[in-house]
Amino acid sequence: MRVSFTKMHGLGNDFVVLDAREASLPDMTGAMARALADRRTGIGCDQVIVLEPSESADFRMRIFNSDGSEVGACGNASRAVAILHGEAARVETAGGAIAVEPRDGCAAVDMGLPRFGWEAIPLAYAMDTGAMPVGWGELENPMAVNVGNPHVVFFVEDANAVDLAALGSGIENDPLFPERINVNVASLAGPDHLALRVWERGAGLTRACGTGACATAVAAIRKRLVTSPVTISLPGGDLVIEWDGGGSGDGAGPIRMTGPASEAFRGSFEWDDFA
Ligand SMILES: N[C@H](CCC[C@H](N)C(=O)O)C(=O)O
Repeated sequence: MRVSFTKMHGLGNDFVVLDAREASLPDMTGAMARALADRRTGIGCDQVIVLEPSESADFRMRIFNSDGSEVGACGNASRAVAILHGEAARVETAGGAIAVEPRDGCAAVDMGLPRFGWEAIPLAYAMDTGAMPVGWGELENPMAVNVGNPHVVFFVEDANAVDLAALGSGIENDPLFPERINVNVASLAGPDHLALRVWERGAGLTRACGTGACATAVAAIRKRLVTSPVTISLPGGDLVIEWDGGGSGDGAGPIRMTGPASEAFRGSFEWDDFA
């Protein structure tokens, strides 16, 4: 079976997008997503995205990391899919419903409400997710936020000085995180402006992480380091995150992310070559 795909990216975080909304496709498996994502023997991407019909929204977006794990949210892909879809839409994801709105060359996404409870992250045991008494090497006392997927956020003096390539996997796979975790390292870059680098669960270091930018902005607002709107500068470029939640309870307001996304090229492959 010959299958078409669209290669897209948001600030260099790249995706292979399969559209199964009109013509159904065989079910995507983790092993197949891993094979498609392989940059040596496959098409190559950080995440494989599958669009499907939905009973509860305009369509459903399934997200597979390059290690094959299926997860609940992907901010950069949400913007890419908004541009591919071409008009505002509500999208069902495993991490909750989101709303996307394309604009010329960029998109705005309502990512829903952040959650802060230790069971919502989830953590393996009770802990104050606002100031976690844990550390890994030079990284310590993080915050944790769930924005449809789980994130831990470390605030440091200089995010670019941290050896995240060496530390990321150990934190991602620590037993404290039963569903693993996305690892964010951020530092102040100016008023209401943070520099951010992300080790992604199931994908490693990426050029950008939309949900990481959301989680980091929310944590920094809670910590009163910045006020909304927050500019997040990732290696691949900038995102603007708005959140008026500020409270101590689960985020009073939805998180709104705005930034670019684009189509790189289109192609096709034989399904059986990767299944
Ligand atoms: N690695 C993430 C999924 C992709 C998130 C990132 N690509 C984004 O733009 O939000 C996870 O396992 O939750």
